[in-house]
Amino acid sequence: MVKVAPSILASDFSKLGEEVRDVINGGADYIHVDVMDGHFVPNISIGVPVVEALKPVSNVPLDVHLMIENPDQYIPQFANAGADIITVHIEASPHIHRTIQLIKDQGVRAGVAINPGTPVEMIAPILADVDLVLLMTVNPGFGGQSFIDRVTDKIQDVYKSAQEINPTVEIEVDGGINEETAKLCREAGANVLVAGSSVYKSEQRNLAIEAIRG
Ligand SMILES: O=C(CO)[C@H](O)[C@H](O)COP(=O)(O)O
Ligand SMILES: [Co+2]
Repeated sequence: MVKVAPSILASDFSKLGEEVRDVINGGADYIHVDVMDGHFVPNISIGVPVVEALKPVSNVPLDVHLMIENPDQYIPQFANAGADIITVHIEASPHIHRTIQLIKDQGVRAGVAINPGTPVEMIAPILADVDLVLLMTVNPGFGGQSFIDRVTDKIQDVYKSAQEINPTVEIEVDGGINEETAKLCREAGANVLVAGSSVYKSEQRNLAIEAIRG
C-alpha cells in the first residue's frame, strides 16, 4: 500500500488549518510536518505549537520530521503535542538506540532519517528497531529542490535489508517528489512518498496526490 504524505512546508501558512484539511480531502495518508532548527539545517521552520494546533484538524497521522540537533530534548514535547510518527536524523543522533527507544516510550511510532550523502550502512544497526526509514532525496533544509536520483540505489539497498530483518518497516522518501520521481522511488521499494511543492502548488491537489501514489 503506497501512502502519500503532503509536506505543509509548501502550504500557505496564513491558512494552515484549511491547507491541511484540503489535502486530507484530496486523499493524503499522512500530514508531513518539517521541523528545522537553523543548526542541523540552514533554515528555521515550525515547532511544537504548530503540531499542537494541527492535531484537532487532522484525522490522519501527523508525521513529524525533526531536522534538529539534540532531538532527545524535544521528543516528549512533540509527542505530547500529538505527533503520531517522530523521525530523527541519524546524523544528529549519536545514541540512536536510546533516541528511538525514547520515541517509542512516548507511544509514538519511531523513524530514522538519512541524508543523501550518508551511506545506508549508518542505519543498519537500527533498522530492526524502527517503524520507518526516511531516505532524503534532497539535502534537507528547503522545499522545492531537485530530486537526487542516485538515492534510488539506497532505497533498493534499504528495501532488500528490510525484507530480511524488518519487513513491515515503512520506507519513506522526501524531497523533489513528483509524479515522475515518485515512480522511480516506488519501483525501488519506497511506500511512503512525501511531497510538498508538487502537491501544494498544484491546481488540483487530489489529482497530484493520486499521480504520486501511481
Ligand atoms: O524535509 C523537507 C526538506 O528538508 C521537506 O519535507 C521536503 O523538501 C518537501 O518539499 P518538496 O516536495 O517541495 O521538495
Ligand atoms: Co521532510
